[in-house]
Amino acid sequence: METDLRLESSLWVGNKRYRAVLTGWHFNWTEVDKKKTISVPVAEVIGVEEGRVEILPHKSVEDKDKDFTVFYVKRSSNGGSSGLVWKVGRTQFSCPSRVLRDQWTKQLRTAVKLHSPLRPQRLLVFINPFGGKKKGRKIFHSVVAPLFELAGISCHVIVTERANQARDHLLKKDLTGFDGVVCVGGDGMFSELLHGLIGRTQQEAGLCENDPTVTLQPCPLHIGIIPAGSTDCVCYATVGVIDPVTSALHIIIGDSQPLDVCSVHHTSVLVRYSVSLVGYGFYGDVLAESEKHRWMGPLRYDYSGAMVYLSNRSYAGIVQYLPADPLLSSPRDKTRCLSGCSVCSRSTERLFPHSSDSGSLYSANFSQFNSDSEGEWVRVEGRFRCVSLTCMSSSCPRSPLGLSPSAHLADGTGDLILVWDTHPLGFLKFLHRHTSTQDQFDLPFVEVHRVKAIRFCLPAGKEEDAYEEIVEQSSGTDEERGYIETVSRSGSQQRLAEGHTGRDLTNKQKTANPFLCGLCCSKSPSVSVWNCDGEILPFTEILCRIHGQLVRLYARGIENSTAAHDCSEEGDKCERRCILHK
Ligand SMILES: CCCCCCCCCCCCC/C=C/[C@@H](O)[C@H](COP(=O)(O)O)NC(=O)CCCCC
Ligand SMILES: Nc1ncnc2c1ncn2[C@@H]1O[C@H](COP(=O)(O)OP(=O)(O)O)[C@@H](O)[C@H]1O
Ligand SMILES: [Ca+2]
Repeated sequence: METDLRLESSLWVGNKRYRAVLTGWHFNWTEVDKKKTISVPVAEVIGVEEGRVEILPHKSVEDKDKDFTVFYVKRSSNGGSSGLVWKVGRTQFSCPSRVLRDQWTKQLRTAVKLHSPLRPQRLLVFINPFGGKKKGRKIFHSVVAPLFELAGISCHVIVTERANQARDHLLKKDLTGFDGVVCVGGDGMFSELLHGLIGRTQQEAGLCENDPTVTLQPCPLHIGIIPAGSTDCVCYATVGVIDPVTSALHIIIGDSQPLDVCSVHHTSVLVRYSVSLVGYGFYGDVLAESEKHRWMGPLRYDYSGAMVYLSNRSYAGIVQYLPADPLLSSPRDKTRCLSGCSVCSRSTERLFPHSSDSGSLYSANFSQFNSDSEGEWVRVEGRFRCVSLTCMSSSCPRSPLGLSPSAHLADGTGDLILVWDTHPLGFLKFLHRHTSTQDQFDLPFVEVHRVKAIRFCLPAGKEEDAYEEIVEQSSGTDEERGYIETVSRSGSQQRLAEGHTGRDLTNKQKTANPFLCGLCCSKSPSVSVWNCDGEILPFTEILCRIHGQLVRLYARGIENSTAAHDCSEEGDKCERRCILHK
């Protein structure tokens, strides 16, 4: 197969003659009499077009019948982010004859198909026009759509008109013919796609999402994220940069990154899924406070972070956790989950032992949460500044190494971070370390555990306090108080079965609820709220379970400058063993 695709000839680029070689895996061209070779992995070719083609500022084709243009991924400096920015490289070649030109374009296109089988042809795209700085529509139409067109990808685009429209569409509408789903927005939009796709997949498989012991079916459609939100944590932690072009190129070439997902349950009913943060205390309070300042855009989190820090709160709670196998990895082993991560690769074999390749992952059915083999739960009780669970590092521009720098994207575990009550300066030190490379776990009041599941509940007596706080301090209408009463006392299961989760609370209801009202209460509240990937949960007592590699993104993990570099100049002689030459 490799030899079938081989093609070698002289080609001209401008007025210079090159020796061009297609080996199947790589397309190289070397200036004759010079050693300078440019080498592009075929899997990173974006498109091959007849003629002399430009795409910026608009697509234009000068149809010289002996010419062709190759567009490919070009890495550039990362501007301070943890990953590499991808740009579009373009080279226009001239052939001695039209026959040779047609041979080159045909062979290159065949090689591309063969070496990147997951490239999408048809995508369903949801744009949140109100996410982040409200630039989603512009980003998609001016930056992403021209690249998709170049790559021959057709899109059905839906600009959302309400929250949860994308989720509902994925749950109910016909998805035949789509290879993947893309969101243009932030973590909240990603979360809609996550819920829609996971829910749809389980419905079709006849599985009950409410049961935390059930092994859920991995989703067959890939998710792409074009970052246009406030935190953009899922994009940052899986790509390493917040850059719409980089993300669009990962989608185009059909990259595939599995991702762990945490299911959050209350009284045996599924409340939500999370990938980045299930956080009680500080992060819950910041979110509740930030809801009142949405008009500030992404800055609302910085403002609210400062306000909540100044309010100096801690909360009583009981945390139970199910430790993961300490022999596999540790949250303090100082490693980072990068593109091609060996811990995640080994986890694929462990999580899906019957699949010989990733193509058959989806037929695997393996229980990681079996009561006989789950191990011993550990219980701790006390006052916490925050309790956080994350399935991945949760790095983001605010915190370039993230909540848990050594967490893995796809190892089937999450990291539980317990920050015990401490003096304000100690907690500030902890928070500040998130913004640098200093170890935030190397503090006497911080613990981190790699886990498969956790439970959280309030100490005896506190549940009643919480309920009293809701009813007494609510400034909402009778109807809103009724809602809170129903959810807090006994109606949770029924409410959830009807599809009511935290997301369905209006802002008015959130502010009416002192659980959620952040700083507006005269008395410091004795309970906080859970922040679940940017959504407030209407329950305090929860059980979380990590589902290994439940979804796949169009991404490949973080390529950092030491693991990968743009070595197109160095051909196969790269001594740094970068990802291009593995
Ligand atoms: C006072 C200095 C504080 C510095 C602390 C920095 C720590 C930052 C860690 C951020 C972890 C982010 C985890 C991701 C959460 C998102 O899902 C969620 C929703 O995002 P979006 O949909 O884009 O609005 N974002 C947050 O909950 C923001 C947390 C910010 C906390 C300061
Ligand atoms: N058209 C819309 N109107 C109002 N809310 C929307 C709309 N589309 C999506 N949403 C909701 O907006 C929330 C925030 O969106 P997101 O794209 O994550 O932006 P940000 O990162 O700024 O929070 C999401 O939870 C999503 O459900
Ligand atoms: Ca993980």
